[in-house]
Amino acid sequence: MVRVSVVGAHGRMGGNVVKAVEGAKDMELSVTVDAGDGLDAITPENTDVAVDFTVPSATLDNVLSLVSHGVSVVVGTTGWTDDKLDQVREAVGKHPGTSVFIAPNFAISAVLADYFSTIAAKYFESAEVIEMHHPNKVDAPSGTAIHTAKGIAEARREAGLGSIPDDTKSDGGSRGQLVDGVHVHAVRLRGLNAHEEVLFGNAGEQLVIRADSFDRSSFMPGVLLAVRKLSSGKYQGLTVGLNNFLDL
Ligand SMILES: NC(=O)c1ccc[n+]([C@@H]2O[C@H](COP(=O)([O-])OP(=O)(O)OC[C@H]3O[C@@H](n4cnc5c(N)ncnc54)[C@H](O)[C@@H]3O)[C@@H](O)[C@H]2O)c1
Ligand SMILES: O=C(O)C1=N[C@H](C(=O)O)CCC1
Repeated sequence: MVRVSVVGAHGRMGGNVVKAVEGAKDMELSVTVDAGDGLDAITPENTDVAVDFTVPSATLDNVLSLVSHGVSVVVGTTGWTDDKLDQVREAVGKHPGTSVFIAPNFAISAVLADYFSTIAAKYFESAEVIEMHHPNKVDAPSGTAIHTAKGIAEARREAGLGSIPDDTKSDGGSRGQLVDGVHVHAVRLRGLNAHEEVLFGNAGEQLVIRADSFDRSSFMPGVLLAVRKLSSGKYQGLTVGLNNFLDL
């Protein structure tokens, strides 16, 4: 049995992870913590893998603390920058046997949309990302949209494409956030859960790649897959993105 502890267990995602782990035949729920509890109760003696779904401002410290105590971590919380990822790489390097997996999105539809976008990117002159989420989300743009935009930008660079055409001279903020040269727009709307549209354009044509997570159950198979992969001990160090565990 894989022993799993959950950090952020009272949250929307953490609560779903608790239920998913309880429902998995090969896993048992060990420790659950939320804000104010501290992480001391989670140890290598009771936990094979901890799962963190907290807030962007807390997740780095959580991961560094768990790794320093010898606990491997699956992370779904957003807010990761290159600098923060480097800090995690350094920490796991100092604690052999620990591993960390971070994914901006665990839903297969979103992972495939992200992947297909990197394939489409080099064929189009224009690309923009629109993410749409529930209004309780604390960060914008979404971690997924940032990842998608960066993937598009990298594919464009590799293909030798220049910057995306845009003659806008003044926008008052309406053109969204530029992520690596790609405009990203964030919508917050009651009734939505997690949705992303990637728009690609050429003269006279458009391709739209869209992923919809209507319910948080969509993330659970990916979370359990990541827990199983890390508990196998085959993935040392830091791995970013569920695409690494899929045959893409
Ligand atoms: N990777 C994915 O597939 C995916 C899917 C959905 C949400 N998310 C991300 O997961 C994160 C959580 O989303 P949510 O909707 O569950 O948020 P939420 O606000 O419902 O839950 C966050 C929980 O973390 C707790 N928390 C805050 N600080 C903590 C700390 N230091 N230690 C322990 N617990 C702490 C809060 O009390 C709360 O219960 C966000 O960053 C969100 O963007 C990722
Ligand atoms: O509901 C959220 O919050 C989500 N956050 C992730 C992100 O920011 O990309 C994944 C989708 C849901």
